[in-house]
Amino acid sequence: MRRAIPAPPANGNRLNAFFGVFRYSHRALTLVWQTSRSLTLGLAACTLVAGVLPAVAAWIGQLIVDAVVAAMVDHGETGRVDWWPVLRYVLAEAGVIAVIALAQRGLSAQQSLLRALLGQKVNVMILEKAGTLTLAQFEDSEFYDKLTRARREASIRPLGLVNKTFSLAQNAISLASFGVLLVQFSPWAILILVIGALPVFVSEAKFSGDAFQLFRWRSPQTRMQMYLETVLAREDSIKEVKLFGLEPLLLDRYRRIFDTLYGEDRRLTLRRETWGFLLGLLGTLAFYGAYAWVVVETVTGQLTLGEMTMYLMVFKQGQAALSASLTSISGMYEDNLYLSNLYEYLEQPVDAESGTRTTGARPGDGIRFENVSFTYPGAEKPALSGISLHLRPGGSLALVGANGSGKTTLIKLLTRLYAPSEGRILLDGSDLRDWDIQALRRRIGVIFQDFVRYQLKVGENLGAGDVAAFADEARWREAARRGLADDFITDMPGGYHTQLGRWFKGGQELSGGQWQKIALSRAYMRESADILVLDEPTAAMDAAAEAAVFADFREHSHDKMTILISHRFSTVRAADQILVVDGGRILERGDHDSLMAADGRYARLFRLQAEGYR
Ligand SMILES: Nc1ncnc2c1ncn2[C@@H]1O[C@H](COP(=O)(O)OP(=O)(O)OP(=O)(O)O)[C@@H](O)[C@H]1O
Repeated sequence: MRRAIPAPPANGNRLNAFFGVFRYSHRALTLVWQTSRSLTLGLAACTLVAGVLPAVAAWIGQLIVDAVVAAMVDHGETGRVDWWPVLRYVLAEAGVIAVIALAQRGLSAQQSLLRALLGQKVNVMILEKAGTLTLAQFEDSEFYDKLTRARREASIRPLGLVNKTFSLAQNAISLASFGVLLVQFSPWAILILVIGALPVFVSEAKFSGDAFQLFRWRSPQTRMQMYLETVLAREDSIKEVKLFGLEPLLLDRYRRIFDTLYGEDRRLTLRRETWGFLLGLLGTLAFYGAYAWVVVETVTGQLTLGEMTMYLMVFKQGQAALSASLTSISGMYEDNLYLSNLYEYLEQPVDAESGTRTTGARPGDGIRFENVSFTYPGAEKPALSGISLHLRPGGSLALVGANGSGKTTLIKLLTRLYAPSEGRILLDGSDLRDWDIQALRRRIGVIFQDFVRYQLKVGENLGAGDVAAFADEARWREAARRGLADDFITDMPGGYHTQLGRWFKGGQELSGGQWQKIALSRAYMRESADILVLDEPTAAMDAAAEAAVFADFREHSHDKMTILISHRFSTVRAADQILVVDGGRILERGDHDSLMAADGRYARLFRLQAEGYR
């Protein structure tokens, strides 16, 4: 789909907008400085040397030609040649050129080292920021676009910006030193060169802005491309893609997105290069105008041959330096636009997430939901409405209800992945908002339906449940025994050190039920937790394993609060409190016996399942 590029801001605003984007330059420089002071200083030194020496070389060039002419005249008159006055200049120029080469090598070596360091630093900044964001932010597609853009481009842009700043400085130094030489010829010559180069610069800046706009709009399409790449080339989706024969369809969609993007790129590139060529001709014209002028002055005897050589070299190099400076500036403009995106992402406000409480106002009160409602960002209907409940230490709560009735959402609110839209949730008498988020999460052990299958060692998959014991083998074994994972883990070739998943060499894949046992064991790792939440913990397990899991669960959870979500009524019936959730509201509540006696939805569903097993 083709979108028009919006009109640039009107007149004065356009200039402001242009210079406004340079506001990130100093931040990029600070970033580079913080990354490595010695490399930044080294870059600056080499830049200075590489900037000044070309003018020195041009000046020596003049001395050589004039010395040669003088020596020729001398030779004609006396028949003798004194070599040293000529050759010393040749020697000096060779020396200067060698130093320029050294400075340029130094520049490129230091740039490549800085690129590596800076790329790492910016990526870490992006990932660290990701750690402070809320789940709601990740689910917001606009925000996700920002993250994608930041990750794709921004890690190379800060160095690009700094390199261009240094190259600009280098060229500016060269230009200033050429200027010193040129001004003796005529200040007008400088003006002619500058005016010749300006149009190219303006057009470059305009097209850089357009390119950035394109890049920004494309984020959703680029994201879809990345997603399709993942679906088409990852082991966890390829099975289904193959069986349903989805490859041609998805690949075709992938191609079509590329074609649209390519069409836009092509148009922009063609316009950019055509204008660049036409306006560049002006610069060439200016150069040859100045060239002719110098030639005329030399023929009429105003300039020596040496001076002519020098001025021509200065014109040529000056023009190259000028157009390189202008390219740097428009490149800097482009890098700044990209960096603005990085900083937009890094400065994304983080919810004042954490309170400070590490204990509640009424220890031992347990969990209370007081008239809690919640609507997902951007959703029209609330996922939960008017939920009130109380769960004391040692108590067990089960949630039952149809798909999409809001059970998992309730857990997300309890674990503070989201905050209620209305009402409040209390733990030990204090609002969850007032709790220190780490202290709160230490108290909760949870497995979600869509738990993560880490492509790490088996043991680490368990250790993930308690970072303090991430590598504690004794604790792994204990948790695995409770989660019924110990048997199959010890049978694996590397035991607890076996690599899981297929991403890495020698990785073992597990069955659905085995993975679920790993996830359950992971929840058991969290020894400090007194709130245990299991969302469909045994859906993939065989009947014997399920029975064993719940026997253990009941035995170990006397002093804990447990919340269980299950569609299997046989596992739910033992809970002290059962909530039947329907459309985000509590439809029925009570223990198994009272709900059966009430003969409502629960009783009906229970009988339905019992019949199914008969
Ligand atoms: N991240 C989300 N953003 C927007 N809406 C969501 C999100 N997650 C869930 N929902 C919606 O909220 C409602 C409740 O979903 P929830 O996951 O809590 O249901 P559930 O009772 O756990 O269902 P299931 O038994 O299928 O696991 C559903 O209508 C769902 O579409």
